[in-house]
Amino acid sequence: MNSRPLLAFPILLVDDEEEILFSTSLIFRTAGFSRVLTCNDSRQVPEILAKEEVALIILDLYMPHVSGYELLKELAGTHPQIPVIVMTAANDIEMAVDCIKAGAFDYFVKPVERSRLLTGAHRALELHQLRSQVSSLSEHLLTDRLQHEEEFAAIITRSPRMRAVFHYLEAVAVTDQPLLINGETGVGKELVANTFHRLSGRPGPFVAVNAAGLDDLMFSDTLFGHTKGAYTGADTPREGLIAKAADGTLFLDELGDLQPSSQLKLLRLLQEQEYYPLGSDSPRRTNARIVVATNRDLKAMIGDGSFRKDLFYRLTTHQVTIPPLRERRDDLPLLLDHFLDEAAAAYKKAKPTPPPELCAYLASYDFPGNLRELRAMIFDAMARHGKGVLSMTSFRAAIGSGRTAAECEPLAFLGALAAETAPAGRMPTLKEAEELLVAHALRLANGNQGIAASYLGISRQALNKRLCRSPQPE
Ligand SMILES: Nc1ncnc2c1ncn2[C@@H]1O[C@H](COP(=O)(O)OP(=O)(O)OP(=O)(O)O)[C@@H](O)[C@H]1O
Repeated sequence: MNSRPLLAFPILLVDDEEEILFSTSLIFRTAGFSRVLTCNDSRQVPEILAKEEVALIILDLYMPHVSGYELLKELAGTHPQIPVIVMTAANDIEMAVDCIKAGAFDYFVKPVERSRLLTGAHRALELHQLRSQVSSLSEHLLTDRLQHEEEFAAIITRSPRMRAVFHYLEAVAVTDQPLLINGETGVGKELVANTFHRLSGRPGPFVAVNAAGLDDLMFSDTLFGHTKGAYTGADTPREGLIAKAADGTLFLDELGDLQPSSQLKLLRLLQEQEYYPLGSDSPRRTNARIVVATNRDLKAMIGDGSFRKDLFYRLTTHQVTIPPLRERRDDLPLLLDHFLDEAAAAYKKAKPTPPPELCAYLASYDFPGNLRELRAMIFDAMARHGKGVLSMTSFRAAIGSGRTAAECEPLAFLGALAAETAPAGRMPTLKEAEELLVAHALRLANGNQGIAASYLGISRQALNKRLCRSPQPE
């Protein structure tokens, strides 16, 4: 059974005999390769390659006009990245050696056994994928230029860490391997998955499914579909989402919530590209690319036995981690502007000017709900907005209630002062405590006095006077 993924780019069969083209094409199609091109005139090959990005060529040797050997030598110069498998009726060792020297990936004598042909093709395709990744990664490393900058337009960022993620996504998008996207809730995993799908150039759709709360039956039914009468209530047959994602991408969110039995089904799908609709004994094949996402620590889940180790390793060939918003606070001004645009359009209001202290105020907060939380805050503020400058009120209300107990708890930082004063047999003075409270508020506000004043419940001028009066402790 084959455990390797299939490729989105087509295979090209070149042979002057129509019958061979038909039977070879059938072998590939029934093995799940949805895109197989055929050509019975070797002179047309350069034209086909100019129009289509081909992943593999199966080439007959003895053809009229341009022989397979001549074409092979030409391709080694013009398209060195495409592996070529020579398939010929002549069992001629010398010719086989010449072909390999000229750049052929393999040499088969007709008739070729189905499994040998498929194994050879899969090996050649892996080589093609590796070559693409290596050339893509080395270009990225050397230039920092993205080939498809426009595909990333929806992901607003200027973070170097996000930029590194973009480079990686571009480099691995051409392969058929699954992708695992790690990241806290609301960091933009689905947005990244969608971008990745577009980068892959797959002609099929992007189909998203959330695994949270799906028991094994619902998971199988949603993904694999069912036959008529598969269970009580299954009155008509239904296609699963994996069938809808043909030639495209299936995005499975909240992977960490999958039940053990569903994990096993996903593993089989990844290994064999096969699945069984509920109630059916015959397997179906899929060529959908699988992208999964999780906000859970899968390694810890393997440790406590709730996640399969073999599935984890199958999924981690390609993986990225999207950093939380608190680790890329420099993105806040861009995101504020972007979400204000979105909210203004959604509420059909003019885009307001944000108050000058808003960005610094947002930067003082950790955003456990990440970009989704920020977006919701901005939408809420816009819903309440009338005219003029956007009000700080709804941000203060949302962030005030979202701060962690440790941030708000005055005793936590007064502890250090108590440790100094208690051994001396006295309690801290009001002035000492006040100075510490002011310093703590300033730290939380990243030094912004307007924000620190709002934490302390005094005006900016009052805080400023206090700061001018007394030097602040470290
Ligand atoms: N860099 C970004 N630029 C613009 N919008 C973003 C960005 N990242 C996320 N968003 C927006 O934030 C919201 C949350 O993003 P998304 O649903 O992709 O997060 P997620 O990580 O998949 O969340 P969950 O873990 O809950 O599934 C969406 O509205 C998305 O469009």
